[in-house]
Amino acid sequence: MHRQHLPITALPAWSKLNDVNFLDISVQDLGSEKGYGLVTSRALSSKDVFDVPTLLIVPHDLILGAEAVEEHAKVDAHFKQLLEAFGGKSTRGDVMLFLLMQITITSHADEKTVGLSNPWTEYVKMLPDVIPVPTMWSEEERMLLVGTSLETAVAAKMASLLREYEVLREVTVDIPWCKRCWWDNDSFQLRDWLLLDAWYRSRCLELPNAGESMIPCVDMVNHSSKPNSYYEPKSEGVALLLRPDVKLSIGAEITISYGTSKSEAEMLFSYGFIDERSIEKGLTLTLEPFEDDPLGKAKAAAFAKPPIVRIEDEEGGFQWYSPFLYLMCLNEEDGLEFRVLQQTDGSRSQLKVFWQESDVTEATDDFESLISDHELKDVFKLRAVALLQDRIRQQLERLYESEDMLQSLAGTGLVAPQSQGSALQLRESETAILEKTFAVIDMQKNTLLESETVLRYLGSMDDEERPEQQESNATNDEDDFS
Ligand SMILES: C[S@@+](CC[C@H](N)C(=O)[O-])C[C@H]1O[C@@H](n2cnc3c(N)ncnc32)[C@H](O)[C@@H]1O
Repeated sequence: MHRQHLPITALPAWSKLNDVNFLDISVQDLGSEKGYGLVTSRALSSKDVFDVPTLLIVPHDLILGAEAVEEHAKVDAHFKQLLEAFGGKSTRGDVMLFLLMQITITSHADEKTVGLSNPWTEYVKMLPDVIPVPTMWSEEERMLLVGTSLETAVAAKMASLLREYEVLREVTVDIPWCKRCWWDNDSFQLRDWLLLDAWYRSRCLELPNAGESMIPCVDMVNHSSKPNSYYEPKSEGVALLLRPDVKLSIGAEITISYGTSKSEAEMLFSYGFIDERSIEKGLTLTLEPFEDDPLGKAKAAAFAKPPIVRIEDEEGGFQWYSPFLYLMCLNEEDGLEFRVLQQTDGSRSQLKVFWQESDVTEATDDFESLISDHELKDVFKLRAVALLQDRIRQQLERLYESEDMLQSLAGTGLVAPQSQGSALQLRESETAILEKTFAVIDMQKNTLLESETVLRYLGSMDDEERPEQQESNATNDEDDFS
């Protein structure tokens, strides 16, 4: 969409007009990968003071969240129509529609027949066109993520954004103003939807009592793992405050924390950069039931959460958490059973999960505890550990194998240095995490292989297999002989 733009130097006038109060700080183009940021316009200190300095106050009525969207629909008939056609699914979706309405207004400013202008209509003119999140990367840049935990996550997100865009088109193509402003001249492109998603993902904050919200001006603050400020709702609006015991010289950058528990992949996915000093080392891999598992589909359906394994760096080394892995490695002969129960009204059926004859439908994510008093628990654990080791081996192979492709893309001009830098950092970090976790799992596997239960179980399997093996050996002999 050909939306209008305003330079960031227009922000002070916009703030004055909308009662946003900047106190001893101002917005600046930092001229680096960070984009805009807030900096002090005089030295500030919160050392030995009773009241920490307030840096910014944004009135409540400017905050864009679920409630604001609902209120705006009461006064903007076009937006109401849009919300009725495609809204009501999530705060994210509704806020994105609100932002879409604003860029539509600014793209058709000469007509003045679409939407109702409000402070956000002008504010979005100052927001950047490019956000370095992978959903806005080129295809070649996304190839740099092959083998990382973001490979499937970004592909899934792209597919879901494309689906949203296509459905949005389908449900609005017959609304006259949407048809005229977006679809007749193809001015609303997938790229616009990707940008709105990236704005939301990289700029929304969590506010107590209000939930996910976008706060103009506060969304100009960059991240640091050692932040000097924080935000907090106050009676007069959302305030940005200096942290206690902080001393800043003139021109120092104001920073907040975007979260202390986000992994490098999560930071890159949501914000388009990796904080080098990130303390949270870890990653998430997806799991899929075996194709030949007759219970595979039922397991996936009964497990209410995403089937993943989470690897985290803890004090004693890397640890893994995966409730699905335990469910994944159990079979009917172990005592796992699925039953489809007919509802009393006969209309619907419900999938029920049983373990050792007990209904555990509500506890499918707790199989680690459910197996803990089973005599074969070490055997089940060994299966889980072996499965995980395979999954990690597979991921590492994909990382190693894609190195050549990476080399061929580097320096071709098809990948931006920032995307390349972030992708390389992620690859390096995840390779190290996976290699270390592989070693940890190897030790866990060896310990389990020494367990008496496991030895007895494997011994009994050998006995059962021996006649078959003898038969197959005989067949092989015959084959060789012939
Ligand atoms: C909430 S906005 C902050 C304002 C933003 N810099 C701008 O130009 O509008 C978040 C975005 O700022 C950038 N950013 C924030 N902190 C950063 C950091 N420590 N290093 C690199 N980029 C950062 C990232 O592009 C991120 O998606």
